[in-house]
Amino acid sequence: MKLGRLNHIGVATPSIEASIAHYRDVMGALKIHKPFDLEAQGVKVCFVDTPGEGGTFGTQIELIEPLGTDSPINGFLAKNPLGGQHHVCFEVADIDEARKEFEELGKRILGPTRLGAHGTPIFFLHPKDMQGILTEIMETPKEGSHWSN
Ligand SMILES: CC[C@H](C(=O)O)C(=O)SCCNC(=O)CCNC(=O)[C@H](O)C(C)(C)COP(=O)(O)OP(=O)(O)OC[C@H]1O[C@@H](n2cnc3c(N)ncnc32)[C@H](O)[C@@H]1OP(=O)(O)O
Ligand SMILES: [Co+2]
Repeated sequence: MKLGRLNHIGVATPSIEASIAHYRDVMGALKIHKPFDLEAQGVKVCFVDTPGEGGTFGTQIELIEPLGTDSPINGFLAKNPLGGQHHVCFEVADIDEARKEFEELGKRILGPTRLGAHGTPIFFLHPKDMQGILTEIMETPKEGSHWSN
């Protein structure tokens, strides 16, 4: 396994609108993308860009609000009504290879590999097997991947 870029930090929120106001007015975020629904994943999503060195592209805050009664983040928000840090997402070169490696390590993988909010394949690893952190693994976008839409 080769740990790749920290693609985003997932932050659960009861209200993406209120969180957008926070990142815009309190945190001075320069680029907040348009929210969009990701029905297949049971969340509404909004990306907030954070700058890297010298103003380059850093990483993103991924705001997620429950979509529907069976959203996977309903349980988290029931325990954390204000919302909070929900998961981290690291990039890997090849999602299928990564999945196999984590399986061989005996880490519980939550559900199938599927297309995430960036339109690239992702899967999740159970927090109890990952030092208490719900960990999302995402394939670095590449041309012509067999996963492309
Ligand atoms: C994919 C689209 C987008 C993207 O980036 O592309 C996203 O990231 S969408 C993000 C939302 N989707 C998911 O989170 C899918 C994976 N998550 C799950 O399958 C569940 O949330 C799960 C299994 C992690 C937790 O399920 P639930 O909330 O029902 O709680 P449990 O009682 O089953 O939890 C068991 C145990 O884990 C602790 N827990 C739960 N959530 C987290 C968390 N986010 N971080 C750390 N620990 C977590 C929970 O407290 C329980 O521990 P216990 O000691 O037993 O209380
Ligand atoms: Co995510």
